[in-house]
Amino acid sequence: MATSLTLIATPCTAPRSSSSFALAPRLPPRCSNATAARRRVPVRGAVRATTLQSDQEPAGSGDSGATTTKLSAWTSVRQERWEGDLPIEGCLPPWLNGTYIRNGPGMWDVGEHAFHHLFDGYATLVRVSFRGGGGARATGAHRQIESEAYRAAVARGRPVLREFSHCPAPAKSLLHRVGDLVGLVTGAALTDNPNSALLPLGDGRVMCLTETTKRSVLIDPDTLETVGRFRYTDRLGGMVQSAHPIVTETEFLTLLPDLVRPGHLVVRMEAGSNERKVIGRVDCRGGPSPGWLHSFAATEKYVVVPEMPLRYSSASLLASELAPFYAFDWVPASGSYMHVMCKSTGKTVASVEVPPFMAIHFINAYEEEGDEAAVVVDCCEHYGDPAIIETLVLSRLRLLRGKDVLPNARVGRFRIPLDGSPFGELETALDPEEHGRGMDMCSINPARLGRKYRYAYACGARRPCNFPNTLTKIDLVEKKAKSWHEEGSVPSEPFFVARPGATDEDDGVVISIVSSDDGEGYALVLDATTFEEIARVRFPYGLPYGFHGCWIPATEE
Ligand SMILES: CC1=C(/C=C/C(C)=C/C=C/C(C)=C/C=C/C=C(C)/C=C/C=O)C(C)(C)CCC1
Ligand SMILES: [Fe+2]
Repeated sequence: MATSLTLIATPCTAPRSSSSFALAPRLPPRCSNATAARRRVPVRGAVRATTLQSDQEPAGSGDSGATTTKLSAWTSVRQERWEGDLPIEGCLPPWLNGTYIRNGPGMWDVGEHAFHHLFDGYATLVRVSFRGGGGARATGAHRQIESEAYRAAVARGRPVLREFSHCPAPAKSLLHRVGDLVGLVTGAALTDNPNSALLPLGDGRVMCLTETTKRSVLIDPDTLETVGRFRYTDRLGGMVQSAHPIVTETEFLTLLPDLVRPGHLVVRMEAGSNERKVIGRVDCRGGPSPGWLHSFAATEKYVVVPEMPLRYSSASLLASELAPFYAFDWVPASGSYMHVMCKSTGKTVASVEVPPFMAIHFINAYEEEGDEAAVVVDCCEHYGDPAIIETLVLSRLRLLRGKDVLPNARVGRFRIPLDGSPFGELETALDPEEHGRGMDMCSINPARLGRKYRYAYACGARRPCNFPNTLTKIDLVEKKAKSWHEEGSVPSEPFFVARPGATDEDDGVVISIVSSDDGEGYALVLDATTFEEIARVRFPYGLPYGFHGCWIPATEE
């Protein structure tokens, strides 16, 4: 295990967090970068959006049972943009030089309209740039992504396009109704709000996307400005895509669900190119449409295509009406399957039935060789129950704090045999009590992508809670977890950043943006080995919850 002594530094100011594996206190090192005193940073270049709730006390009740909370996680960001210096508490590792950016749904209110579901919010980027070592410094920023959906909503004072849980009212005139129909059939009526992933492509461009194929955007990682549209030069159609393409320095792999002839196209785009090429196609085994595919997994040789019983509702998409699960139907009788496609030949080498599952985020996959060759696939698995979707309704997040209503989740481990057997296995990778019977929003060391690995980082639960409220480091070999928790705080996805030159899998830091109970917000830096806090950098005010992050290393000066 890694023992990077330069990295393991206890905070220069007393940590208010706790760790289930707390080590004996160590003396804080002399740290020239600690800026213990919090200072307000002036708002620069702020453009106030029409109806934000910045000064309102948001609805909700704290863990303590109080009727109000200042928690910013579930309220709209207070202005369109901000940037400035961030005070550092603790010690940044000297090697931490680069930019962490996080994407997520930060604006749920426009005009008189308040969105219903977490996934609806207009995309907000948050940036923290670190310069570690002696002259350590941190700067930060947040900014709205200028998608068509966002610009139209701000201009009209209401959402105009279909979002996850919102369908615009049908047009009144016959002529406009025909227009609506065309929009539905072509997909033009769907949102392009890119609040899901944030992908540094191998060629330096940074892409943000959602699950509609309508439009993905490119952003400037320094200013967070929306600099343009990512235009594919191929003619692959389709309305939806995975929100989590798998991106390496050389390629971009993704899946395009086919809602007409249920199946998936597995496609690849080389770094520097805008043209996706089809590797192969997988037909669905259940019906009537493909299972929802937010993310997927890949090994070095194979792409794994999941097919779960929460399926796209073509009727909902075409009629602009909500299905039982918004854009999806829960069809347990249709079965659950996993398909494995060879990346080099495009041939499906395994297609197995598996126990019922419900997974939004896949963690990693790898190949097991030998007599019992198989593909092992890990995911955040919700015990085959789609209830997590309803858990993420904003009113539940705001009003049920401290109530134990977060559905159970586990690390689900699939074993897909490559010998032609018709069935695959699904097991629980470690005792879910280790992470509080809740887990999602995961990351790994990217150097282990598609390979055998040991550690996963995720949000876990300290119950009672209505949403994951811990950061957890899961050791899949020892089957143990360490956790970080702060009473009343909501941390976002723990993102692993490796120390340059590291060889141990957990030699690095984990970054998360935390909204605390008192309305404040900060980027938290944990030592990935010990899972102890080493620094936090404070934003001038708390930020809304966000989903996924990325890391862009600083270029040599
Ligand atoms: C799928 C279609 C649409 C949009 C889908 C969107 C925007 C999906 C977004 C999914 C996200 C952000 C998932 C995040 C999951 C977080 C979890 C599980 C956290 C768990 C914590 O415990 C429409 C555009 C609505 C229509 C076409 C189809
Ligand atoms: Fe996601």
